[in-house]
Amino acid sequence: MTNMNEVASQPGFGTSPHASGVDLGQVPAKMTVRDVNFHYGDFHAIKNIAMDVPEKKVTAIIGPSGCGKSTLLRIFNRIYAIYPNLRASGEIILDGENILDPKYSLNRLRSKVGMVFQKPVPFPMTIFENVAYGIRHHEKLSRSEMESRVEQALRGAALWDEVKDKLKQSALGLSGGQQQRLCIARGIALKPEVLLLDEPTSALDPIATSRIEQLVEELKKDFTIVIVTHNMQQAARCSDMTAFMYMGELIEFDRTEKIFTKPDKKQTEDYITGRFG
Ligand SMILES: Nc1ncnc2c1ncn2[C@@H]1O[C@H](COP(=O)(O)OP(=O)(O)OP(=O)(O)O)[C@@H](O)[C@H]1O
Repeated sequence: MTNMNEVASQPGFGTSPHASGVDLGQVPAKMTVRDVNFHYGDFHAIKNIAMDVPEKKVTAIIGPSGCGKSTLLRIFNRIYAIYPNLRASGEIILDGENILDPKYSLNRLRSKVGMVFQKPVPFPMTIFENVAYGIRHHEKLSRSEMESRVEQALRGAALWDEVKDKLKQSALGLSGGQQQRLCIARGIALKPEVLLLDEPTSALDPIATSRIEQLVEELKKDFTIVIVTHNMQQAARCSDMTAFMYMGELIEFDRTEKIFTKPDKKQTEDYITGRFG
């Protein structure tokens, strides 16, 4: 689990202000979100959001149901682009380029920003093929390269030991927790730089949940992670930064330790102390 004191005491972490007013210090921003707005038809779901997502850290997005957490996460890899008439405005700068620019190809975006959904949905194929399928879409690998890539992804998702003897069996025979780790393996197999997790443990029991939380801690060595969660303890345990949203607005964004011990805004305090939401 994240030791928040450790994060807070890292040299430079929290010593100099960033564009969105939050101290990230020497931790560079992987994604810079500027003036992002999003409408579902006439409904203004995301309002003027600005934040810096720090590289190789875990950023949690929390807030009451309907506040826009999932919508914001989906903007980060333009999932809405599959629906007509839905459009985000503003900028999200990833490695110097605006990913909201229609000229930024979705294929390229998906290879850089992976997403894992709330309910694990393995494809109705073998465990091996579940991981290999997406890789084939993006790269041409030899059989042995593919095998080692699939193994690497399954190891990265802490699933290899449980499935290495049944790679040719259907993924539908795995437990819910194993299926979710398979979906994470599928995501990291494409070697994205940012991994988006949308309530990845909400369908899991406490043991499987704890496994995924440990995994998130491991994954941040290689990936920048943004996780939407309903579970405030989970945000406190696994994240370095926390964004609190309310009615489409970003109310407060700061180090997780600060949000949970000494938030600046009363709305944040009311939410984390359970007074509403
Ligand atoms: N496809 C859609 N069409 C119209 N409105 C939508 C659509 N999807 C979401 N909304 C609205 O946008 C707002 C934000 O929804 P979103 O799912 O992002 O919230 P959330 O914070 O993730 O909620 P939850 O915690 O309940 O999953 C809500 O008011 C919701 O009703």
